[in-house]
Amino acid sequence: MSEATPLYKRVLLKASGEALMGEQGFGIDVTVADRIASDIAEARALGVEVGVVVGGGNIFRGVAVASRGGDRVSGDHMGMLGTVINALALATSLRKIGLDCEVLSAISMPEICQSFSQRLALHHLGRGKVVIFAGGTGNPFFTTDSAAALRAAEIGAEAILKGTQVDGIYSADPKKDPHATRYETLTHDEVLQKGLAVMDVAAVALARENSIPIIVFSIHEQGAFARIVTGGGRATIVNDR
Ligand SMILES: Nc1ncnc2c1ncn2[C@@H]1O[C@H](COP(=O)(O)OP(=O)(O)OP(=O)(O)O)[C@@H](O)[C@H]1O
Ligand SMILES: O=c1ccn([C@@H]2O[C@H](COP(=O)(O)O)[C@@H](O)[C@H]2O)c(=O)[nH]1
Repeated sequence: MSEATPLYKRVLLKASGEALMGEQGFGIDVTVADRIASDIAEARALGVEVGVVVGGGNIFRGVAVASRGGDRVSGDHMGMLGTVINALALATSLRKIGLDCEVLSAISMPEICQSFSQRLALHHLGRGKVVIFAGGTGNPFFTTDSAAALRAAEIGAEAILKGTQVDGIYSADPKKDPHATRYETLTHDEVLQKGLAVMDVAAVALARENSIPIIVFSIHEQGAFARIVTGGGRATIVNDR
């Protein structure tokens, strides 16, 4: 575990849903959820307050329905419900290692978890709980990247840490283009102007409007989250300053 001083008091981790499936091809590999939980625990041990948005790519994406002629809105509802499943899995992994956490959902389901409100989120974060934001933004036609930017702005997070399948932002999708080159730093405008599709446009624009840096790193690298909150690690930093 890093002994360094954290750069941030409060951050928003966007955890890849797709990463949660591990080698399985679908669903949740508990060992991956446990590993992400232990990475979050490292950051908490440094005193950093952590909000988390989990994606749903391991379960369902609404565009998959729309691309087969189905109803996009129903598809997006299914996708958002998938993010709730992932949030509950991550909460289970966090509690297993003794971390206090709450799941707050954008879609009310009081028998399962609390409903999101900014006030409740701030209350839990201020008491040292990890807050997992489930259900995306609660609206179709959005993604969990947009939910991450939205919740980051609402909780006053000093940075969005996007833990994804790749170790930064490249000149093109590195999974498709072996010649793609990695950036160390970019501005929000550069990400948008160059059409770098690691995060959707709405999310990057919202982060830009609220002056929130975005740090893209590989969620597969154990301990990377704590390294990044202390200013180290391999990542691309998107910041306008
Ligand atoms: N310019 C780029 N630089 C880096 N990655 C890129 C770029 N363009 C496209 N990508 C792809 O974007 C992916 C991240 O997108 P996305 O947010 O959909 O995935 P995710 O983090 O697995 O999220 P989830 O499963 O939670 O939806 C990367 O894994 C990468 O393959
Ligand atoms: O605000 C939101 C967030 C998500 N969705 C739907 O959920 C899936 C999964 O989210 P990812 O960001 O792709 O991991 C997404 O494809 C949408 O279908 C949503 O509708 N609104």
